[in-house]
Amino acid sequence: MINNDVWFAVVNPQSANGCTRKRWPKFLQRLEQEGYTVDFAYTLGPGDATSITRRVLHEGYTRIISVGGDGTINEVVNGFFIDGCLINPDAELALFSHGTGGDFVRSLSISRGIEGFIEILKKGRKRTIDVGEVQFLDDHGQPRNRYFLNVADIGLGGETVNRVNRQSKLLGGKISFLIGTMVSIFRYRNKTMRCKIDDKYCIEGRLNSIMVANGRYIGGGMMIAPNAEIDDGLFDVISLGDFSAWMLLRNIPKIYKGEHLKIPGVSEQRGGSVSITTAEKALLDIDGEQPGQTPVKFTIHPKSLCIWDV
Ligand SMILES: Nc1ncnc2c1ncn2[C@@H]1O[C@H](COP(=O)(O)OP(=O)(O)OP(=O)(O)O)[C@@H](O)[C@H]1O
Repeated sequence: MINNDVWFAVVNPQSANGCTRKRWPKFLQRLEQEGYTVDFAYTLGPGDATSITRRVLHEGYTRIISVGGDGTINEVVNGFFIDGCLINPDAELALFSHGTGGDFVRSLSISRGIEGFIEILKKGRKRTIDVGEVQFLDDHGQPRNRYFLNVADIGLGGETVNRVNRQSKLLGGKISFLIGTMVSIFRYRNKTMRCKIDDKYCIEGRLNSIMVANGRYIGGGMMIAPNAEIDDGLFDVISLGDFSAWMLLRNIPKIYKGEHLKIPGVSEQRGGSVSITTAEKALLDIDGEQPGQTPVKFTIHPKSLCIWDV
């Protein structure tokens, strides 16, 4: 029987360009100095954070820490579910943000660094938040599903993430994403999309992308969905119209500040279920990972995951 006070940390040693591997032993020492008992495992590769989380939840751990960036948070959250259900509805997640981008925690105002994380544990404030689910086709055309906390998108974002994840992030999340975005903007061709929100056709035509947001930020700090709330039971659906590369580039500063919603061609809508189909293949991006393509269907699971917040 595992004591409820024991935490289990799922540590991605490769996150933050490999810095997490060097720093984790010191972080663990600090947590132990503060009186916390923390068991942990390093992930061995993509997908491992999901398997580890599932295994330890089945073993009886109820308090999980994700140590890494947005990709690690996403994999850990997926480990909370099996066959469409939470493994343990009483399980809780604490986020030790140690990646390059760290977009999801921006929506929570969680500060970076071990001292900020210890403060969260000491305060002990918990919050139950919405979880998004997306059904999509993988690269072999097989139907898959995945859960997410932050933002998923179809279009330019998928192509950009595909490119950024193949290059080094040594310059930091924001700059790497900016460079990847620039190259993608010039190579990407807008796609004909149809988007249904809560079973009504809402957006149709040639579009750059559609973002389905629970959190507010993508790409190392772009405030793409400035009005999104992580516990309102709804996605914020932001679409970017048939923009040219130059028009997008001109507006990137506005997107970073969340001031893009009034630009003609940008729309903001809300709903709990979102389906997107495209005339040609369009890539899906979920929390900075690129697992597949259209057609996609998003469903929100209101207030279904307990996280530790500031
Ligand atoms: N041992 C490992 N070796 C290589 N890659 C790994 C390993 N463990 C996990 N990964 C992969 O590392 C990728 C990046 O992780 P993560 O997103 O947490 O860090 P990051 O890219 O530094 O942060 P952010 O996404 O916030 O910019 C994930 O896709 C994950 O699947």
